[in-house]
Amino acid sequence: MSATNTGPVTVRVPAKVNVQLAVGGARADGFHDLANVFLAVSLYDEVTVRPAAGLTVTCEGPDAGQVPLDRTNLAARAAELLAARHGLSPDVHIHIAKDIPVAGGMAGGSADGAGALLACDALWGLGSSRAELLSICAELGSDVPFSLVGGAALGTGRGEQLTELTVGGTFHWVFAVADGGLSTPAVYGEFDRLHEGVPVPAPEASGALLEALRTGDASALAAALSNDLQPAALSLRPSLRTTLDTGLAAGALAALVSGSGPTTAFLVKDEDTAEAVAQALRSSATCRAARVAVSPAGGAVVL
Ligand SMILES: C[C@@](CO)(OP(=O)(O)O)[C@H](O)COP(=O)(O)OP(=O)(O)OC[C@H]1O[C@@H](n2ccc(N)nc2=O)[C@H](O)[C@@H]1O
Ligand SMILES: Nc1ncnc2c1ncn2[C@@H]1O[C@H](COP(=O)(O)OP(=O)(O)O)[C@@H](O)[C@H]1O
Repeated sequence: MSATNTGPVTVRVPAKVNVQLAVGGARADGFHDLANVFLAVSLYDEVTVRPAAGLTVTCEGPDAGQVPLDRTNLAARAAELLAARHGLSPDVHIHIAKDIPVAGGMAGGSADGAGALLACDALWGLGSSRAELLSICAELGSDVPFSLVGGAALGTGRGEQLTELTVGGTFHWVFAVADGGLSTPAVYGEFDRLHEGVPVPAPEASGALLEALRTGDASALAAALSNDLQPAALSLRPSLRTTLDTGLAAGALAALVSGSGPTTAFLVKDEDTAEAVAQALRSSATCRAARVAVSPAGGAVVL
């Protein structure tokens, strides 16, 4: 173990989009088995930790008002879990510079959990192995392991068991940020309601999608994108259909809801088209903001 750092330590962590989200039936534990193909995108939160007299959290950014600053914040929970595993007291101040939309289906909370974990590990000089960090991530939430790893990965189980994937090129995206969030459990609940009495097949990754990622072929990826939670998100937020149609009409190759939504994701062929689609979305008044990003982005990293 190396010596405790006097800090501050800052970690940058990416958002994600799910290029395939295949959802199985509800399990006895309330979760759903998934074939969840994650792609990290270049929208980032930065998590800074420094020694303090207790555990406190602050947050800055356009959505900061929607972020809990108590022990329910995933960054605070990460610090507590790591400290508990090492018999330490989580005496740390955590500051989140938030650029990832909140409750938007882009795993912003998961990003902060993974970021705080890596930052506290460095601050406290613990030198945890990747496997130890990933096991704490899985305890924090189904999406948290991917926030640590970044790049592209297939998540099975409830999404926490990762197999890293190769990506052969850069993909260009536009993200339309909706007004207000959608609750992830509510969207899974709506999925269950929509599938009542219907057999749900076991989720499987699409070979065509994995091949499109491997070759970096945006048109092939556009044809293979899928999200089984999209009908549920649209059922809870019907106005998202207009946002999807607006981006498609402006030249996107494909459009889908990002994870549980309500952020919508538009795959475009290049940077210029990304700017044009973002501009069309902004002037359409069908979303609160439109952000341009590329993938794959790297995972959590100490700056
Ligand atoms: C839908 C996805 C797609 O990547 O993310 P978002 O789009 O919300 O970011 C994930 O499955 C969300 O992962 P995450 O937000 O980490 O969920 P967790 O904290 O583990 O679980 C929150 C709740 O979501 C539901 N849940 C989550 C994962 C899963 N495989 N099955 C589920 O049914 C359960 O109701 C659970 O109580
Ligand atoms: N650090 C955090 N940043 C954002 N939200 C958080 C955080 N910690 C806990 N939350 C809670 O998690 C909920 C889901 O937020 P988020 O992870 O941004 O969305 P999603 O699960 O749709 O990707 C928020 O509504 C908030 O109550």
